Amino acid sequence: FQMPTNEVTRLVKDAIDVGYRHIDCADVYGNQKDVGLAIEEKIKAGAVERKDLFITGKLWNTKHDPQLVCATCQNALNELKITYFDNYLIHWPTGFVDSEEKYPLDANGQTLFSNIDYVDTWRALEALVDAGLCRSIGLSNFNVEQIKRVFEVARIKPANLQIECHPYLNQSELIDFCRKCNIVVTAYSPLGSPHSPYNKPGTYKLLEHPLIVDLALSYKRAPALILLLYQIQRGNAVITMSTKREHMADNLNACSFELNETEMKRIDELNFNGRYNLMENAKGHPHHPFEY
Ligand SMILES: NC(=O)C1=CN([C@@H]2O[C@H](COP(=O)(O)OP(=O)(O)OC[C@H]3O[C@@H](n4cnc5c(N)ncnc54)[C@H](OP(=O)(O)O)[C@@H]3O)[C@@H](O)[C@H]2O)C=CC1
Ligand SMILES: O=C1CO[C@H](CO)[C@@H](O)[C@@H]1O
Repeated sequence: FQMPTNEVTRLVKDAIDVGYRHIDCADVYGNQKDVGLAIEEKIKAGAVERKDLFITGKLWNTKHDPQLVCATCQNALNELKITYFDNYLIHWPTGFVDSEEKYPLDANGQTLFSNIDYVDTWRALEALVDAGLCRSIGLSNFNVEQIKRVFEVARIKPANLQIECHPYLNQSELIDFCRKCNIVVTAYSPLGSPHSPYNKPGTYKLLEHPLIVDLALSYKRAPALILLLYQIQRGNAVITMSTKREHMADNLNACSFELNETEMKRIDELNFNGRYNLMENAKGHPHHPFEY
């Protein structure tokens, strides 16, 4: 997400070279063909085998119609030059009308919502597992009630929930719920999306918060590593991204030290329900997952 368009292939190759194996993709990022070139090159060069990679894909809001799901997933696989996803998610619970535009609009500039129920979309994802196109399936940006609805109908239970998660939005309740349901949580924007326009003046960027900086100094590590380790010690998978090879390499050192219980608690207490990813284009959608 948000990698400079003409650098995606090089950056994904760098990531594989420095040791990353989970590649988080989505139709809406618009760069799967370039990610696919990197995967193909690295496999051909013998740097990595397909089975060692964990590739996540996400179905975008305009393709929730069960009739469209299989072709959409197959198209993403073709772009990525792979034959299966390790993990495939419904990106948001909010369906839009089918369109080649990511955000189809009416004449007044309002997003055109569809009335497709994500529960029906879920059944189409189950068929992808049956067909061997996905090894596991899951959800992204769903709230507790929405996950419960999926669980009620699911023949194949969601294996994963990908959500925004960092100390300003620690997601404790949602994570506790997922633990009980055996759902692995993946934390996105773990560094607080430092380039997001939602970093408000008057609020510290997470990487610059005095507590995070103090901990970083005391452990002689970069602030980013404190934020990544915070997720790992909570038992979450964590995905970040970088356009800099040195950041990529350094971030992999997040497991080289340990935060104690008091430090974890102090980080947890930074929570104020501070979201960076509001999905404002779906404001007013009956399935919008959160209030703001
Ligand atoms: N399911 C969903 O709806 C969503 C999923 N995601 C996924 O999560 C990923 C990460 O989320 P994102 O919002 O980018 O947020 P992050 O919080 O991971 O922030 C990424 C930014 O952090 C900077 N950074 C990385 N490492 C370091 C470091 N060691 N020191 C200082 N700065 C660093 C990078 O800048 P630099 O290039 O300078 O290193 C980059 O701009 C996305 O790429 C996407 O795959 C994201 C949003 C929504
Ligand atoms: O993953 C994400 C980043 O890109 C999208 C915006 O274009 C977001 O909606 C989404 O949550």
